[in-house]
Amino acid sequence: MQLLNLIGGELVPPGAGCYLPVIEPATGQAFAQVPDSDAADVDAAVRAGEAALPAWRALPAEERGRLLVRLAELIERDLEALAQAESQDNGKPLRLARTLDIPRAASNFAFFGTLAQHFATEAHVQEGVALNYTVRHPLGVVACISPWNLPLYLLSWKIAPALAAGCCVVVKPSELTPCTAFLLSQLAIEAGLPPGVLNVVHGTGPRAGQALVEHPGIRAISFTGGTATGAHLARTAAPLFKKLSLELGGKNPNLVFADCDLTEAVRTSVRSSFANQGQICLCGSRIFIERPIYEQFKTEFLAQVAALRVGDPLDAATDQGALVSEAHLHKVLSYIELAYQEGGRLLAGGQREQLSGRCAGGYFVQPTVFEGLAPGCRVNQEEIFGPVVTLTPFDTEAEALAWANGTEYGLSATLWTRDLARAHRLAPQLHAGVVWVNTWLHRDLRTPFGGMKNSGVGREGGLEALRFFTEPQNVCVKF
Ligand SMILES: NC(=O)C1=CN([C@@H]2O[C@H](COP(=O)(O)OP(=O)(O)OC[C@H]3O[C@@H](n4cnc5c(N)ncnc54)[C@H](O)[C@@H]3O)[C@@H](O)[C@H]2O)C=CC1
Ligand SMILES: O=C(O)/C=C/C=C(\O)C(=O)O
Repeated sequence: MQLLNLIGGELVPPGAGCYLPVIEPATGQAFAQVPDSDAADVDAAVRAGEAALPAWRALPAEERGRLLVRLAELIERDLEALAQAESQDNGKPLRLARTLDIPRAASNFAFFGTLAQHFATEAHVQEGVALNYTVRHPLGVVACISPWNLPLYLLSWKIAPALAAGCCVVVKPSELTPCTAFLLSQLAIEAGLPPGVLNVVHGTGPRAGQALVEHPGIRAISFTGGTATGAHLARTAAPLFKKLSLELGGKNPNLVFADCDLTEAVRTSVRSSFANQGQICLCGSRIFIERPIYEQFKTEFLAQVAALRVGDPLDAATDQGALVSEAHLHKVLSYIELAYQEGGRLLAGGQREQLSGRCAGGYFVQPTVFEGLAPGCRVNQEEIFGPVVTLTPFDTEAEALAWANGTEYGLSATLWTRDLARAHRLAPQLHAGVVWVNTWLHRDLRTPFGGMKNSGVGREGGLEALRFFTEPQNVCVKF
């Protein structure tokens, strides 16, 4: 299968005719080819966006919204094909793609398709003197750059608000997981999106991505990915005065107090540790447990981890599929090695999982749990982005808080306690853009989403996203 770019409403090959192999992580085998687009392809996409912009931004929000809702309906119609493509591309369990990734992609379009109609502007009255009112103009042609862990989920999380706000988009999906973006390109044509409103340019970060960020026609960049890449984009975009939204890495703490509902805390902590093979920026990779329940939590947690089935993503019984790439597999294995060197005691997993048959060459790692690691060690400080978590007992609230906050990241945190006064006391003290109390990955698309410190800049979600993709202009009328 040879994928194509979407430029100006047409599915087109890359101008220079170069392609990269797409590898199925569960097998290690190439199954498709993705365009290795270059600056000329990017330029064509930006120009198509510029040509489409005047009509698109002039369209009433209700009509733009109707097209986005139509796209959501087509995603729901094609849920099975999209889920299969996502699973094959990424290595995630097909069950997860069916129940999380693709439904959320549909929700993203439906949500922003309707939200744009409720996007109001502000007025400031200076009594007897003047009326100021704010107009929010779409920024223009914007770039969305998305990662491989939740490919269509995060790509749609960016392009839906951009389109709803009246911007035209050039999106560069991850070169590791391009298939659902290609299927979405076909659906965008079928939905009747005007040519050039949404453009999809496939390729690598250093080639297509860098050209997109540097392109003078791009007014804003919305990026999700690694912190190092985010820092590089910021260095590139700052002197070009481009607006930037960065959703980056995390090293999220999970604070389990002795008064919690232990059954629920254990069940959800297993999910927050290993969902999507630990490849969600919100995964709770550091679990701090109040000492009186440490042994009980550990026993119940390890029993549930032992029951997780690592296997073929297509198998309905599989809980954990393959990591996204061979390079990522080796990164994760290197952190397991480091955990031993830093004095960690292995409690579960710790090895590459060797499957047989179709998946003999796949990139599988066992769900892995360590204890005995210092909060300041590298394994507890650096983003592993894989199925590796640490357990650490704590004695006081202050100690737990200091450890939770003691990394360069600040994306999310989870508190497990029945004491709501404690939860309200701790939540504002946590350096995390998202705090969950007695739950995890509970999402309301209206809420601000993003990280503090090195986890990002700006917020996605709800009205925050519409504000990002628009430029406020104040008009002052003297009475
Ligand atoms: N916050 C998150 O959700 C994610 C975090 N990560 C973290 O980042 C680490 C590295 O993973 P990578 O695959 O290398 O992620 P990455 O951050 O390099 O890739 C994300 C996207 O950025 C693009 N990109 C890369 N370099 C670029 C450039 N110079 N200009 C424009 N676009 C560029 C990529 O092609 C991809 O579409 C992972 O091990 C993980 O720790 C990775 C993916 C998602
Ligand atoms: O639910 C969301 O909006 C986002 C979830 C996860 C990420 O952003 C990520 O893993 O990068």
